[in-house]
Amino acid sequence: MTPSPTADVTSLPDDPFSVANITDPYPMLTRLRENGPVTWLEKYGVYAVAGFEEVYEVLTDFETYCSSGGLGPHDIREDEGWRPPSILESDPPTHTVMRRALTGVINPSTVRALREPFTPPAEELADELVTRGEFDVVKDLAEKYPLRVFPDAVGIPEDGREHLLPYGNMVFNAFGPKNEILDRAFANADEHSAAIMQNCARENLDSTGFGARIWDRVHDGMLTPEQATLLVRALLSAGVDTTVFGIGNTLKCLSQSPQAWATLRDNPALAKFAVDEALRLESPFQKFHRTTTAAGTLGGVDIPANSKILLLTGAANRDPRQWHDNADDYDIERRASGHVAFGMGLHQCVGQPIARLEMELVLKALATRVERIEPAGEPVPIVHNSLRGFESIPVKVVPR
Ligand SMILES: O=C(O)c1ccc(-c2ccccn2)cc1
Repeated sequence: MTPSPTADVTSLPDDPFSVANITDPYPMLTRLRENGPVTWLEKYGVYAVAGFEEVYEVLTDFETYCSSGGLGPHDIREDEGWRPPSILESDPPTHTVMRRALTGVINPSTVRALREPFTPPAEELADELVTRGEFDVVKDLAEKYPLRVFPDAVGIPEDGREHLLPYGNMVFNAFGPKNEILDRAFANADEHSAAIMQNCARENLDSTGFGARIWDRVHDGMLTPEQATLLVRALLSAGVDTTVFGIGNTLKCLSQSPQAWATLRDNPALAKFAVDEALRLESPFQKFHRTTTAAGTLGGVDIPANSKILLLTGAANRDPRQWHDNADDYDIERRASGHVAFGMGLHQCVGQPIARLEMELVLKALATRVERIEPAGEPVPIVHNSLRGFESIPVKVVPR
């Protein structure tokens, strides 16, 4: 049970998991950042951290702020979680061998080989959408492209792929409190979980994919079959929703900034910078928790052991003390690398090179075909406990 706050921490009534604050998070995040390094949230019994410096400190000090308590507000060690803990909910030494196995399979050199198979689907989708002239970035592109390329890269069967997005929705909503949002995500939990776990079995994985490469580590004794199963599950949990939101959020920012699109169109090599600035400004992975392993202080505030820390990465990535010149503006010229949209430290996103490749290819396929892109209606935010993204982003494009 999370201990009550020490005297010197201030409280705010803000609820980061309310529909209003999920729909429009940034005013609340600014209040939390300006309130001080740590804010006690009475409703959830957690210490909210919104400044870049403090979020960075928590992410890089995995001994004081551990992951084995789970990424939600409730300590998963107190009772059976909804599924066996994964690499994400582990600390060294358990974490070490799984991370080593995963980075042996997914790394910049193995991902370079994906550029060739990942390119045609991006170009085909771009051709189709530019011809249409008006489309929904989310439904017609962001949700389609990752599902065209990523499941094949993992090597799962064709059938059952309709469970990937709903399963990812469960995984990421489970990083928030038990609320209506989470209950909706878990409506058909057993069906989605069974389908996903079926695809983690060695016999169902294509011999050329990342899944089979993970199982190779069982044959050489590095991993147990249970660890291999959960690592394939990790790829299927993490590899779709986040890139769907990454693609959607990037195009949302670009569609709202004609100058940025013109700059990218005239120099598609800037795709990486356009992506990093969008991930900074509209971080798909907005918030999650760590658990303190000992009493300590953060930003001068005393925090008891076994406390849940709510990391607001979406707020940290807009901290004016870290991002000068209008941190809330989309500026493709800003060198935004160093943001915490992919996490930082021990658990920094293993899938980062894959996600970056997907977003780069989609942007380049559009930048070489589209003269102008503009909104064709208001983007509709998704109501989600931990991810920032949109149900729909209607746009109009003019071909080059
Ligand atoms: O091991 C798992 O199941 C798992 C691993 C990683 C994630 C994740 C979280 C945030 C951003 C990207 N990936 C989710 C689940």
